Amino acid sequence: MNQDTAAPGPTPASTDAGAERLVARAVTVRFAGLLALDGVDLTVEPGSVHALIGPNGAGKSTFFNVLSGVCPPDSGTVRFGEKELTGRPPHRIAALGVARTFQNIVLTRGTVAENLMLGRHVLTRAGFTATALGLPGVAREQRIHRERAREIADFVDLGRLFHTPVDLLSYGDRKRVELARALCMEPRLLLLDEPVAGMNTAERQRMAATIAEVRAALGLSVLVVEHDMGLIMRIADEVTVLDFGRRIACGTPRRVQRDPEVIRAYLGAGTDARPAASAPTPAAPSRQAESHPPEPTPDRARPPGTEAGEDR
Ligand SMILES: Nc1ncnc2c1ncn2[C@@H]1O[C@H](COP(=O)(O)OP(=O)(O)OP(=O)(O)O)[C@@H](O)[C@H]1O
Repeated sequence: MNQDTAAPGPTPASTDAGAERLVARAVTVRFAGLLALDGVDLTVEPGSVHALIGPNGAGKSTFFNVLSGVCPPDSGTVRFGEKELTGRPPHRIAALGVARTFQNIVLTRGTVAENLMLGRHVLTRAGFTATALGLPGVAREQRIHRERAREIADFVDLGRLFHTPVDLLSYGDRKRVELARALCMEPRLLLLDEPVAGMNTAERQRMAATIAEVRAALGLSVLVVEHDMGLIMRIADEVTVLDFGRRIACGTPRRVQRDPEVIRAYLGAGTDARPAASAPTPAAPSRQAESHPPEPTPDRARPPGTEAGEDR
């Protein structure tokens, strides 16, 4: 779906939406003696969906924390378009057009509308005093933000729940509120940390469709950390694989799925005890990866595309 054929929904926040490339170079993070990220390079092309995968402890969350300003790197650089993100605090990075969702849902009490308005906060011009005094212009600005929040809620199919307290929502809908709140910041790069974790099959499929629609309608770049390889195979243009803090592969989902080093990483160092037949091979790629398998337990014994398990 391109801009012209996009379904009714939020319009891009700026005319250069999608024109910026995220470029991370040689990003290194140490925690005491542990090298959590070891010179990681990653580029997210404008308007693309890029997945970051890897076994437990590979460094995915740490990398997200670097991008969003939660964890400054020990060395390396992160640029978004012309702008240097390295070392900036989270609110500055958000203001530069980078929004993030979290692995565990982080919502405040209150309604969907109230949570989405928090996302608009980064764009609000009226200061604290003007808002507290209800000065002219503040109400108008609030109304515009509220209309936009409503539009975004409709777009991610939360319109009918706009005035519902988030406490009363299903798990899947709360994850969608998180996504909508991030969209309310009018980002040009969206960082999604395990957007379908804990969801059942129907919720996951719905979320996958929403992410695809968001990208198509808004022209956003998306970087997604996710253990659900079915989702990755369906929505990602490119995949970067980390293992023990190092980038071990990068390419199309299909290529990465067949990469011997990726298969080795998921099988673990001591693979002798494990049957190699459980790994996907170039000649016989896993069909499960294409048929949206249940969310796997992310571990080193399960290569991409060989997930098994049950819905929650
Ligand atoms: N604040 C911290 N202090 C010390 N060590 C940390 C800290 N955060 C992460 N680590 C370590 O850094 C390594 C990378 O962790 P990280 O959470 O980034 O991996 P991950 O790929 O996101 O794993 P998972 O898939 O389990 O979420 C791990 O060995 C982890 O224990």
